[in-house]
Amino acid sequence: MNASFLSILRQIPTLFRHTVSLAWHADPWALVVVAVAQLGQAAATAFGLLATNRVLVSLFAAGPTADRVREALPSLLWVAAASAFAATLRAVSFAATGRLGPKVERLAGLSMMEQVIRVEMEHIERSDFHAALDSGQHGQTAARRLIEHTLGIVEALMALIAVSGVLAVLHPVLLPLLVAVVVPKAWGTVRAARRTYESVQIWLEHVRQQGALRRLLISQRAAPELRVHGAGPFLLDQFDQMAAQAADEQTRLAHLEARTELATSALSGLTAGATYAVLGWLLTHGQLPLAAGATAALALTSGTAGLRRMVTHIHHLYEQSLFMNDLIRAREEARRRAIPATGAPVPEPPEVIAFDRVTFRYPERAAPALDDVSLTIRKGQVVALVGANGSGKTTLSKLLAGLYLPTSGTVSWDGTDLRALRRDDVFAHVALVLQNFKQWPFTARANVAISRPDAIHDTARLDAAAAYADAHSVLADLPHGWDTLCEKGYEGGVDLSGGQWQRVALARAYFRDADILICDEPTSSMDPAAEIDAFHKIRALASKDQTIVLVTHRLHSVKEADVIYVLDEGRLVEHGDFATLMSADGPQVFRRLFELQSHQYRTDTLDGVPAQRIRSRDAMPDQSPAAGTTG
Ligand SMILES: Nc1ncnc2c1ncn2[C@@H]1O[C@H](COP(=O)(O)OP(=O)(O)OP(=O)(O)O)[C@@H](O)[C@H]1O
Repeated sequence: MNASFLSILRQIPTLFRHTVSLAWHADPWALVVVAVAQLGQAAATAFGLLATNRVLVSLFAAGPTADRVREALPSLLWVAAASAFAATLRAVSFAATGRLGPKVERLAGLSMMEQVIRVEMEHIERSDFHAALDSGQHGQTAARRLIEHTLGIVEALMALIAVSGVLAVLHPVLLPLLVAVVVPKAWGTVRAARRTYESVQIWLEHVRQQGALRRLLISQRAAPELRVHGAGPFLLDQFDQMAAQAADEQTRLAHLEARTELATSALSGLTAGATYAVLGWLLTHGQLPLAAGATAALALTSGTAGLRRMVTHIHHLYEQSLFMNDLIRAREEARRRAIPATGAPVPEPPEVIAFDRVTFRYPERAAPALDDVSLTIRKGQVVALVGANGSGKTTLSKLLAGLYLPTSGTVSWDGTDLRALRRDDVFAHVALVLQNFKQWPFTARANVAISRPDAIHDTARLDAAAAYADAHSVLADLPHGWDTLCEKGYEGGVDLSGGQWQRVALARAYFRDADILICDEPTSSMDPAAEIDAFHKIRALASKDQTIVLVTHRLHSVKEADVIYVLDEGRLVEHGDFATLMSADGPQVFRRLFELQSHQYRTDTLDGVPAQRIRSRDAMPDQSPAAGTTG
């Protein structure tokens, strides 16, 4: 943004329009009240000055003092009335502005967040987008301040028009003098505004990092390592260094501001001196009667005060408009990167989902996470995605859910490219249990029902979901059942164990009741009995025509999958059912992984053992007939 004084002046009408339109959307009545109150105040100011002039004319007239005072009394009453009227209107305007400000702030924040929650996953992970969002955050409070300063400018402008009118009537030369007094101040305030904005921009990343450190220092999840590994003092030291750097910057700004303030005050003092010298010259040379001179002096004082107020408001308006501009830019960025709301409807779940030569590359990553992958998933199938860490399983499941679009190739639902489908409809058919699923800092009820918030009060459905995920035992331990807050650090909040959280996540997915269930390592924190039970239940959903996509490292749990896809470094290297992948003349990757895992954990001894018997069998000697072949 061009920050020269002239360019600022040129931008004021646009800023003004923008602000008024924002205020109009937020609360039209409050805006009308403010406008009327300010017009009234201006009229009262002009009227008050003219009445003051009449008081002075009466007082400076010839005749006995008592007569002159009596003569001035009616005008004096008008001065008092005008002043009381202006004060009342000022209070009305203040109250209406106070009502308008928070509404504008809310509207500005909402308009940005509405866009942000629709941004494509790929973009929500980008650093440039986050930088834009962080800049935009200042814009939310800026919106409120813009209103206050715009109204401040209007108020000062009205008062100035009134004063200028009076000065023009008294003597035309007084007008430019009024302006001359304020020019240095205007220059100084604009310089300060520009400096503050530039500083905020340069220090934005610093402030973001400092905020992240602050959150870490008080985070529950970081607390154990902060203490046991002694990371606390280390982070605190980093935090303190950053705080010290920020304080230095504030000091630098304060020094510069003090210097500018001194210079502008000196210049303003000189121009004020010159103004009063001219006024004196006009009086001594008979160009202005004494009463008019006194009124002019009052008008000049009130006018320069008004002008100063106006310049200060312009300074803040300009400063806040720069931040507001950031908010508008962030909102536009979010809109540009949003998931399209258009596309072909998807009323029914797909019979076939097909990946055709799909390659996907994360932004800012050179190697593709998925490389030329082609596969098919049919309705009602149980599909397992397996492979080493980083082989692309999670990425594939996110593409399947429509969260990412391929860099090249296509993902199609019943032959239609995902890009051409209305994505909200695609999402409507999917339930997700991601590896790093969200542990919402809400109640247990909200944690389950968040997958279908409109059914949050359907306790029967919640109970069914809890029963499905075996989360009843979790609920039984909670002090307020469904209404227990699952976040420590808040009143009544509790913490759940990793396995308990996974049951909640499974219940969440069940509660959603979608046609395609994607489970990414859904049982990694569960005990063996719970894990086997959970896998049985997940698989059982397929018999209800749900499509199940299971990402897992527990290879013994994929034996009953209809098809297993094996990924390696982003490439699909093998696929088939368990028997095919394990046959001696079949492919090797899955078989080797399975044998390795069986050997390591002796998982083969668990074959066919009901979940409830696992614990008692754990302690018994291994009598499995399969033990010798793979162990
Ligand atoms: N959000 C992301 N941004 C950038 N790179 C990513 C992102 N998520 C994953 N990757 C990279 O993509 C590749 C595939 O990751 P992905 O999470 O899909 O593998 P995975 O098979 O699910 O691994 P794991 O078994 O460890 O969960 C890895 O190299 C990973 O570092």
